[in-house]
Amino acid sequence: MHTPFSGGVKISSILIVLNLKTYLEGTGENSVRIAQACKDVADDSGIDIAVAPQFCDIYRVASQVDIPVYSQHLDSVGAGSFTGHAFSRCIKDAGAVGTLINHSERRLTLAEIDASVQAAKKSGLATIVCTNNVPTSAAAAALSPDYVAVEPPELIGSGIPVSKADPAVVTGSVEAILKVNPAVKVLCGAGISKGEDLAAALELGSVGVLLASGIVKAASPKAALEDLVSKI
Ligand SMILES: O=C[C@H](O)COP(=O)(O)O
Repeated sequence: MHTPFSGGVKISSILIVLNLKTYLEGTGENSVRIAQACKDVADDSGIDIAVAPQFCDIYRVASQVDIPVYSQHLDSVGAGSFTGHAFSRCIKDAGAVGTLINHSERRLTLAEIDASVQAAKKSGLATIVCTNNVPTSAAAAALSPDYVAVEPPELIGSGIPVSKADPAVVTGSVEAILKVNPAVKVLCGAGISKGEDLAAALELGSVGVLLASGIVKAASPKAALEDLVSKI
């Protein structure tokens, strides 16, 4: 199941990235608990599952659970006179192996996305650039991240899977990215929660999914994760 490393970071044939957003209030132990559920399901299924907690929980999760941890955002600043930024070297030192960039809930300019991809690469972090449609997917691919994750914003948190509601944005992104930079892998997200959603996402040409609410807000995140991988 596992394929070789890219820039020091393992790139799997199928990847599930669980974004915890700010759903878990109060205690980092909740992030650890969900990360452990991801780890258990990854071990049982053989599918790589990564988790993207809040910045302040990266160290706690990475040091307590043997799972790939992604940052939810990263700024392109280097060491210096910058305040309130997510510095790539500190994110890496905290234990992250990669980062989301330009999530729909944390948009950047194209120039900032480019600079963030470069900063992440320089620090040895895998990069997932989020996009909202086919043209932005093509633009993101030109910046050579490891992954582009296409997510129609209107479906995020809706419970309506992109693989059913807007399959063309996934197939269109796959096709456009292949033309621009075939080395870039495609994830899709928004409304994904069930095994049939992941299976459909793979059939559309993506190599995995970026998801959040369907797992994090489930009564049993572990049971929801087990269902997610059940059709593979
Ligand atoms: O980062 C995750 C995406 O925004 C999808 O969120 P969702 O699974 O809650 O729709």
